[in-house]
Amino acid sequence: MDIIFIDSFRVETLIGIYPRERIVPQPVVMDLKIGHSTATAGASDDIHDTIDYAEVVKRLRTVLAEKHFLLLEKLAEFVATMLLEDFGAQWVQVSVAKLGMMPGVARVGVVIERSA
Ligand SMILES: Nc1nc2c(c(=O)[nH]1)N=C([C@H](O)[C@@H](O)CO)CN2
Repeated sequence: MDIIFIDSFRVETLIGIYPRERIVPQPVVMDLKIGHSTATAGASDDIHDTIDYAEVVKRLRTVLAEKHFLLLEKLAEFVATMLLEDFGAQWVQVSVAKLGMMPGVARVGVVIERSA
């Protein structure tokens, strides 16, 4: 399957189970793999024939500025569903990570894969 990817996408959102995390936005880093045939766009050279990764980033920045999820699992599920249902992806892999949450640990997070 062809893949459109967005790596190391850093976005601020309210995420977490602890009281401070419920009121102070924090950065999460996403790696997104979006399964979608690129054959049509590869032939036409037309942005309308593919999933515009700039639109994906723009939408996520806007939507996540207004959301509050408790768990990274729920955030990852939300992003996967958006890519499948709103952007027409066939398959997605969504990785979401928090940075520096614990001493000696660079990142914690989840990776999920979902199909249409
Ligand atoms: N599997 C998960 N474990 C934890 C999560 C999470 O989203 N998924 N979240 C937390 C806290 O919110 C975290 O920010 C503290 O480091 C703890 N465990």
